[in-house]
Amino acid sequence: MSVDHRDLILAVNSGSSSLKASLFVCLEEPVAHERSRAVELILSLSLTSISSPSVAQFSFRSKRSQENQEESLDSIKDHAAAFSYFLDRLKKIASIDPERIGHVCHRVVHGGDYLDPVIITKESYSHIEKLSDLAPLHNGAALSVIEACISALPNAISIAYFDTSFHRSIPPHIASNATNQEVAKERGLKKYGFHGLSYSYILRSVANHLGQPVDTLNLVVMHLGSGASVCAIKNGRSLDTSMGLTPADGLPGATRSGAIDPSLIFHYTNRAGRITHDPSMAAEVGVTHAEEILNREAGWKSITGTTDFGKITSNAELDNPDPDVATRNPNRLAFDLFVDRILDYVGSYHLKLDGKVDALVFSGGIGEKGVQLRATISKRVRCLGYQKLDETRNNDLDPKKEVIQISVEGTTEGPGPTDKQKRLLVCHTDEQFEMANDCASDLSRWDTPSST
Ligand SMILES: Nc1ncnc2c1ncn2[C@@H]1O[C@H](COP(=O)(O)OP(=O)(O)O)[C@@H](O)[C@H]1O
Ligand SMILES: CC(=O)OP(=O)(O)O
Ligand SMILES: [Mg+2]
Repeated sequence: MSVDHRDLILAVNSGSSSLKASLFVCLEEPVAHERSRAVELILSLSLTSISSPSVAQFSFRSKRSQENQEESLDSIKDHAAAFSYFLDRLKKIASIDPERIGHVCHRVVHGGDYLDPVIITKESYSHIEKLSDLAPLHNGAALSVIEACISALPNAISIAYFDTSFHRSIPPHIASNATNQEVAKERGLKKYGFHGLSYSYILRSVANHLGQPVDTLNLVVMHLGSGASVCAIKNGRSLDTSMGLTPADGLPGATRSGAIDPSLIFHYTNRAGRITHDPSMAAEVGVTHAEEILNREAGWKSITGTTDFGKITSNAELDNPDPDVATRNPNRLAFDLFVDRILDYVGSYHLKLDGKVDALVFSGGIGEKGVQLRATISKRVRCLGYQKLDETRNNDLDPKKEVIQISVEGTTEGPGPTDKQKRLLVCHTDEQFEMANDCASDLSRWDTPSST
C-alpha cells in the first residue's frame, strides 16, 4: 500500500491498570467548531484490570458498524501483550489493514521537561526510559508498547504525547519543594503533574459546552481513575495539580498511597516498629522497595483487598448513619478517606482561584461512573456557592453527551459570589482523541524521518 493511503491514526493510552486504543481517520476538511476536529473515530479497544488479580476485560467498539464485543481474558498479563492482541483484533474483527496506520500516538505519563510531543527516536526513547523511575507504573509499560508497536508497524511514525506538558504553566513557587534548591535543580526534583492530556481535553470540551473562550475559564477538575488527581485551571492554564514529582503524590489511587507524611515510609518498614540507631534493628529501605510499597502495595487494594472503586462503593454502607461504620467496614473507610482527600484539594484550589470558579468537573473511571461519590462531593461543596445537585441527571448520565451538567441552574447559595453560577459537570474524558486530534491538526510536523 502506498504512503498516500496511510490515513489512519492509532492513539494508544497506557494507564496504570489498563490499555486503551482508538483508531481514527484524518478528515480532509477539519470541522471548524471550538475543538477544530481533525479526526473521526472509527473504533476503540480497551483492556482493563491488566496486571491485577482479577481477569482482564477486553472490549471492542466500532463506531461505524455499531458492533460491540466484550470478553474476559486471563491470558494477558502486561501492556505489550495487550497491544499485540489489539493489532490482531484490528485485522480479524475490523478487517483493518495495519499498513493504513501512518501515525501512532502514545500516551507517556512522565515527559520530564519535554514541553511538546516528540517523535520516538533512539534519543527520545532513552530519555523517556531514564524518567521511568519517576513513573514506575507507567513509563515502562508505555515503552514496552512503543517497542511492540515499532516492530509490528515499522512504517508508521510513533509519537510520544506527555501527561506532564499541560502543567508547564504551574508557577515556580507552586512547583518547587522547600528543600535545597541546588539539589532540586540538578536532579529535577519538582512538581511535574500528570493526567495533562485528559485535562486539556476536558478544558476544551467544557469551554465548548459553556460557550466560553478557553482562556477565560477557571475550573477545578478531578480526574478520578486508578490514578486520581485534581487540577486548578486559571484562565485556561494549569495553576496547580495534586500529583507531583511522581504520580504517587496527591490523592490515593487503586494501589497508590497518595500524599503521606514523608517519614511514614521509614516507620512503616522499620523492623523494630520505631526508628532506631541500632543497625541490626533497622530494615534497609531502598528507593525501589519504598516505591514498591507506595505505588503497588497501598491505595484501595491495601485497605479493602480490591482495586475496584465500584465494588468499594457498593459495600460501603453509605446509608448507615452509625458514626463508627468506617472503623469496622474497610470499604466505608476507603470511601470516606477518598472524599476527605478530594475535599482537601478542592477546598484549597478554590482559595487559590480566589473563589472564582466556573465549574467543578468530575471525570476518569470513578468520576464518570461513581454516582454516590459525585453526590457526596456535590453536597459538601454547596458551601462554596455551588448549584444544587440534580439527582435524576446524576443517577442517569446521558451517555451520548461529552459534558453533562448535573446541577440545577439558579440554585447557587452560600458565601460565594451570586452573580457567577458555579456548575457541577461530568466530562467523559478522551485522552486518545486529544492526542490523535493534535497529531492530525498539522501532519507536516511529523515529516522528519525517525532514527529509531
Ligand atoms: N461503577 C463504578 N463506580 C465507581 N468506580 C468505578 C465504577 N466502575 C469502574 N470504576 C473505577 O474506575 C477505575 C478505572 O478508571 P480509569 O480512568 O478507566 O482507569 P485508568 O487509570 O486505568 O485509566 C477502576 O479502577 C474502578 O475503580
Ligand atoms: C498518571 C496516572 O496515574 O495515570 P492513570 O490514572 O491512567 O494510571
Ligand atoms: Mg487513565
